[in-house]
Amino acid sequence: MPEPGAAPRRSPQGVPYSDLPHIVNADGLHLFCRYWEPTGQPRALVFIAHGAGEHCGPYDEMAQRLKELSLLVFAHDHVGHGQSEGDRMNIKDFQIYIRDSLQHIDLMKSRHPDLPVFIVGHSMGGAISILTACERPGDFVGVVLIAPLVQMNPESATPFKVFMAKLLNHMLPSLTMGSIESKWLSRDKRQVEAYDADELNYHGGMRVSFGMQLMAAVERMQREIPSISWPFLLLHGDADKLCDIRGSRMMYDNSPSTDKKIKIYEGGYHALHHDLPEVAESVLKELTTWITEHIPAATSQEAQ
Ligand SMILES: O=C(c1ccc2nc(C3CCCCC3)oc2c1)N1CC(N2CCN(c3ncccn3)CC2)C1
Repeated sequence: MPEPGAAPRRSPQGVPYSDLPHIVNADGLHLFCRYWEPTGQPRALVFIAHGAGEHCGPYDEMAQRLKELSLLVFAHDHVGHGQSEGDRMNIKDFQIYIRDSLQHIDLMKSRHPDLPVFIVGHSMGGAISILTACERPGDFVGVVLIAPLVQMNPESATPFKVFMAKLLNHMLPSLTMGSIESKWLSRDKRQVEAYDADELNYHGGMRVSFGMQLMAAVERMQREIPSISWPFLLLHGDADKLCDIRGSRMMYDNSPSTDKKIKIYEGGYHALHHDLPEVAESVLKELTTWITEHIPAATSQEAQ
């Protein structure tokens, strides 16, 4: 409870957290939450992990589609993103994203102890999803990954550039690296304009220290992939200029999971779920169908 007479904690946009759905993470930071609750008995829980520089608001259409299938969807803005507290798009340890995700997932599981749990993640949110599922391999009935950050693009992250990034991280960790132009992230101009106009997105350059955390997460995933046995669906565009599709192919080829699917979108850019309308619709159909097919039969009978 806040100290008597203390000023209310407010979001970066100045809204008191007492007026916003939120959780307080282990470091005492307030994380803005969104919930999409079906009218009847939910059949499953779905946690959505957004990517770097964005927030969970743009996943509303996806969440609505899942809610219409009687799934209870929930998400939060990661530390330093959107309406949550924390230094903008910066983190001292990537594990914080995973710890906070598990905190929110555990909270929702405590409220719905009999429901199966899925995770959906995009880009860095895909890396969060993978490492969260690796920490609790028996807890999730499925993981959906949309253009996940799994490995660095060898053309852009050359050994020399990685060496320089590690050197700079010791000397000038707050130095910003170049950021990719949003027009290369989606072929739909309206989506790009909405992304650029969204003031809850972070539009600054990526700090070297943050890039190092992403690289550390990539290295951790390389070690984890040979032990991944949980079910997953991979969706990736082969024209992705940010998160190389070779990472998804490598995960698909090298994980021992016996229930895995990869769908490649020819010409698809990074933000597949915000790409051309026919691609975005296909992504929504693919993931809603895959999730529905992976809900254990016993649960759906309970819901009847
Ligand atoms: O999670 C990410 C993201 C951002 C920048 C990244 N840089 C790397 C490299 C850096 C060097 C080391 C290796 C990793 O990985 C990144 C991931 N993103 C990009 C965000 N998406 C959100 C949705 N987007 C969107 N939405 C609508 C219209 C246009 N774009 C595209 C950008 C999420």
